[in-house]
Amino acid sequence: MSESTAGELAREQKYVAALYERLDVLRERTRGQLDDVLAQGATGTHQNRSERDSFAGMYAQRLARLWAVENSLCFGRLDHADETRLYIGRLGLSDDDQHRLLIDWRAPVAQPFYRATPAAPMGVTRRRHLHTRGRTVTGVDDDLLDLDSLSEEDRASLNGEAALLAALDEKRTGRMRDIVATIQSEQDKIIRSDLNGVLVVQGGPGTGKTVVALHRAAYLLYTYRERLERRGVLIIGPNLTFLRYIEQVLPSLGETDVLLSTVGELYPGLTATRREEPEVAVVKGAARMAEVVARAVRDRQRVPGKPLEIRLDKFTLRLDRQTFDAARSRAMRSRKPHNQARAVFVRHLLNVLTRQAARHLGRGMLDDDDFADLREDIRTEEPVRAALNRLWPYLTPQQLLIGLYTSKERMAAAGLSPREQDLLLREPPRAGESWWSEADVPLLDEAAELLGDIDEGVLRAARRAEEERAERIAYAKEVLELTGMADIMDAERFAERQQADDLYLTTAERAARDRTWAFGHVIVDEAQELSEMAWRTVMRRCPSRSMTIVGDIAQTGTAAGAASWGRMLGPYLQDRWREAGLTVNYRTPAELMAVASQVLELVGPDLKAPESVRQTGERPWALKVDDMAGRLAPVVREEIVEGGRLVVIVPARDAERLGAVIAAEVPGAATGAGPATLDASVAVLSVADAKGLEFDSVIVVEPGRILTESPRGPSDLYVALTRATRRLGVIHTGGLPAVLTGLDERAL
Ligand SMILES: Nc1ncnc2c1ncn2[C@@H]1O[C@H](COP(=O)(O)OP(=O)(O)OP(=O)(O)O)[C@@H](O)[C@H]1O
Repeated sequence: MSESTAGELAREQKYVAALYERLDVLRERTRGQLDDVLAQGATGTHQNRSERDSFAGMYAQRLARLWAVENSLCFGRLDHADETRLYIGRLGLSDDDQHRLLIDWRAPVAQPFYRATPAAPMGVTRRRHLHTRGRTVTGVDDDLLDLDSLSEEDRASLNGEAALLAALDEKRTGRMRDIVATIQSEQDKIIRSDLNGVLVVQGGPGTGKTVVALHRAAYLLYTYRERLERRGVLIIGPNLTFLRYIEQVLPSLGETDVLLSTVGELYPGLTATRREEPEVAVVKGAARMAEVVARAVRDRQRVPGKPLEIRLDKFTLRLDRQTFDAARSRAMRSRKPHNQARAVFVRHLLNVLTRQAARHLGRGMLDDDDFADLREDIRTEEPVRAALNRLWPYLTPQQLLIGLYTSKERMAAAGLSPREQDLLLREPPRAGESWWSEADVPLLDEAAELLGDIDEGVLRAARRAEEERAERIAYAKEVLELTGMADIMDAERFAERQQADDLYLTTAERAARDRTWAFGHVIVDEAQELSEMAWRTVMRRCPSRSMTIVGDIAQTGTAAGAASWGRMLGPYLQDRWREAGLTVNYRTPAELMAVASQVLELVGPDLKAPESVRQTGERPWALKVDDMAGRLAPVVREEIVEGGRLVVIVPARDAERLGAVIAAEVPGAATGAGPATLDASVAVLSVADAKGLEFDSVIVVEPGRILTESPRGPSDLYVALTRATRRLGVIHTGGLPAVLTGLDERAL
């Protein structure tokens, strides 16, 4: 290290140490404020109490943010032509006199850190990247933007992409890391794009779509904090392993109140974990299923073609076709959802039945009160109740779909073809069985919209809750009188306070429990995989249509997924969406991308692979074996990366068999989707489960089978070949597909 570099490091160390000191002071101060608020205890008016809660929440969140930024608190410095200097970091810090010590990376003045170039320096002469380990500064890299003002020494140390390349070269840990220190200009434009409207980010593998989407969430929460904290931000990812892979990025940026979810988790209270055949998912994912569900609901409102007799003890009541039709059309005219419209239908029939009963009882003219009493008597007669329930049953979305899938007759009435009926037909659920698949969730959501919330379960629960509330109020009254506090707080408020748990829920937690929650912003990752029906569900969660949609049409694996953004989004947005592209591949080295690009041509001749930012000198290899089950494990053991991670990507149909072989013979191997896979040094995954993830080294098994085993085979193989940050090999028994014949054949 030269003397001047050592001097620079020492100066930066002094500055960074002062920042950490300030951070410690703020942590201590905030901790003190939180303790003070909590120590006030549960006294005072309701208003005092709710103020106290909101202060406590605010201090707790601030404290969490102050703790989250410990690692690389400060990572950059901007020197300006007017000789001012700004340090850039994970959050903003000022001293007690309000002098700015550190600028939050999301603040407008920090933007040149990501955007300035020698051609457009934005008033910046030098951009410095600071590398730290713990609280120690270990190095600096400078980009000198004002080339005229450079000293000879500066010119010699010009080192544009050092920080980025160092970040990309690091071994993978199984968890995605934030990239605040090295965001690139085309990514920054997307991150800081306006909150309003729908932004589609199309980009090839490894271009940073996921990581950019996450930084955008952090940026939006910082810039529009008030609006988004109330309504929340929802991030939708393709599967639970992927969500686990990305879940640490936002907390490391100091943002914790974001809901991460798969489409399968969007229906509260249900876990959709059953895997099903792709053909079934295709039927369930098609837009026309919205009409099928609507017809299934109407089918449950069908009235009999012939009169119905209801025998009571003393006489028999009779409902004829005309009455049914009149009741039904009134219910339809109310335009209410099924469960609410039921009340209209039932009221009409009950009025008719009550008039008949009055005649039977010889009570011609009844006043309103008597009529109401008699109607109530009729309503509670068991045969009447049973008849009304048959005619227009209360239905939950689950009941509707179970009723549909278990009856070919109902499916036919709802408009499904015989082939579709065969695909969808199921036995009713058995206790403890996980019956629902991810593709069912949008259908349940659709049904929930059409049925409305009121069903018997909800009513029962509501009645129970009301009774409990009345009991709590009675108890609270007693307590208040005993303690002499009755005059400062009323019993209802006191009772509510007993239930204060809900007050401590974050926005994300509240939103997760509420199917009808409207989010302030929704981010959809791997968006190409969503079916038409899934989009209906997602759009319902975001009536304001403030969304970021990221994906790659070339990587679509599910047959129900998107072939074009316009076709998928058109029904909701027409052409009111803007598109941004990402063009540089930060993950896959050029040697590997050269192979993947050949496969991309099979996906679509006009598609263009992203440009790799680096080369490693390691060429991908191919190995032919006679006996896959016998040879695979030794090859895998040889490829294990010291301290790094390896994935073996297998055809979906062989996943279980080959997974078992590797799990038995390779120490530390984990098979199948799940969090364990992320932590293992060797993972065995199908393409669908590896989507969105990355590994130091990748072995693709039987690429020929991957290519042919699904209609989206070329996309699947393209995804598999682009998961590696360093090494790639393929292992096969038969011949290699023509597109891979350029690989270096390795000998055993
Ligand atoms: N500016 C950057 N600085 C450092 N690393 C970056 C940068 N941009 C992207 N990366 C890294 O590149 C890798 C790929 O990013 P990411 O997973 O977001 O890409 P993607 O476009 O979502 O890929 P895919 O479509 O294959 O899922 C990640 O390791 C990410 O951290």
